[in-house]
Amino acid sequence: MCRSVRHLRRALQRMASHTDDANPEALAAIEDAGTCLQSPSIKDVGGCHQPHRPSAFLKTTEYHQSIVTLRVPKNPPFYLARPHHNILDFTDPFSTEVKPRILLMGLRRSGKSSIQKVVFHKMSPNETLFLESTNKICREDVSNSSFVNFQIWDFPGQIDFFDPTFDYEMIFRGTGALIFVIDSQDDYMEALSRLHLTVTSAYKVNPDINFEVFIHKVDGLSDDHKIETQRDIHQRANDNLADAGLEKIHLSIYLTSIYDHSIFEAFSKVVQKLIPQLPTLENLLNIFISNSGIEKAFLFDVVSKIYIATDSTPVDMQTYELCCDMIDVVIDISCIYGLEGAGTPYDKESLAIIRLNNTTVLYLKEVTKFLALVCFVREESFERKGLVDYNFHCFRKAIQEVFDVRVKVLRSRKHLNQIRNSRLAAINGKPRVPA
Ligand SMILES: Nc1nc2c(ncn2[C@@H]2O[C@H](COP(=O)(O)OP(=O)(O)OP(=O)(O)O)[C@@H](O)[C@H]2O)c(=O)[nH]1
Repeated sequence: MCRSVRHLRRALQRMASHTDDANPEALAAIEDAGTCLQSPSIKDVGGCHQPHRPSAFLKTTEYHQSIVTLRVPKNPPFYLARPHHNILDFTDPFSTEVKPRILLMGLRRSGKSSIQKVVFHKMSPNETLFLESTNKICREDVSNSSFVNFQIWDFPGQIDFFDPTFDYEMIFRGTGALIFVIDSQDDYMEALSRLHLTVTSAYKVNPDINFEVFIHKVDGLSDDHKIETQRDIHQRANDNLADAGLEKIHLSIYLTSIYDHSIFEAFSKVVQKLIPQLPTLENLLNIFISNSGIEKAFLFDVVSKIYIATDSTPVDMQTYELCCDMIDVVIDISCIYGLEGAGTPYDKESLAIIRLNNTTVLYLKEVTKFLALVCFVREESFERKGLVDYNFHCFRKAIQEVFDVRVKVLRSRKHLNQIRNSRLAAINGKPRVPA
């Protein structure tokens, strides 16, 4: 067994420990998928099996002096299309499952609703100027796929933790991440004391919450000012925690703005921490890139442009932005040139190759109805496209296996709950007849 497969096995076991289930069948299947990945040294590249070999390229467009090759899909309506058979459908079959909660908190007009609207509703940043102030808690389900599956709660600016009608214990108990938004263009002293009160109250109820601080609206700051503000806020927030004897609380700090990709990148990191399968997905991506001569690979949620996993090489903002732009180009071109009334902009046929003029190739391929793999490949490595395609096929299969483990765990939990409930009903409802 090669080292990477052993890593994957270990990663899967880690994931299984999160889900209380080490499924030997799925483990074996993942191992198969891992060993299937071919190394670039294999000579038989031309004859390599290509499961989705493009047969008809319908559209060619110029982009950054490069060639975009798109397959325009032929299936009905857009993102909200119902699952097709033979497309991997990762929508959650168990609606009763408790979804992790992400809370958006912060002072009034700090930008909470704008963040939610821009990231999850595709609102253009300028339109947020007309958003009205939120005066009650707004809850929203984000269930794009099994991996991106949570609830967002947008809070009004000023919550009174001491108001008896505000049951903050109940709210914090089911929370996975608390995002506290600070307006960097405003005086942030009040925001800092509010942050402290919020974090300490939440920590007392649920010490497992991830505390995420968005230093927001940084588009209005110079680069030096951004760094200085970040350092100052981090220092003061940590000092306040240390004074309260709570230095063990970790605050993750991000510089964000809705006017660039920083808000998507920050949200990606927040969401990734809530995906128990993350180590497995990362290992799969590592195996995939190292066997295919790929420089960098991202697994994207196409609807929100959140990346749910990437390989272990560092992420730089420009690379991430290019990937987001590529997704937009693919969807836009499909919308404009797809056959009228007969095509979704994104489906299992979706595939795009963009050759940049710096000998880099961008490669996008559908993984599931909502997920896409976007890779950076050197031109010389991309000459072995058959190999990349074949390894992609193995990667896709392995993702399906990871998903299957999750489905099995949920199914068995649901079954156990049913048994437990019917036993309780039998005990409470029907009087026991003495033997
Ligand atoms: N410059 C800049 N302005 C932003 C940014 N994000 C939000 N805004 C603006 O900030 C203002 C307040 O945004 P909201 O989203 O309504 O703020 P909120 O925190 O939800 O406010 P409440 O509902 O009152 O708590 C709006 O005019 C937005 O256009 C950003 O990244 N940069």
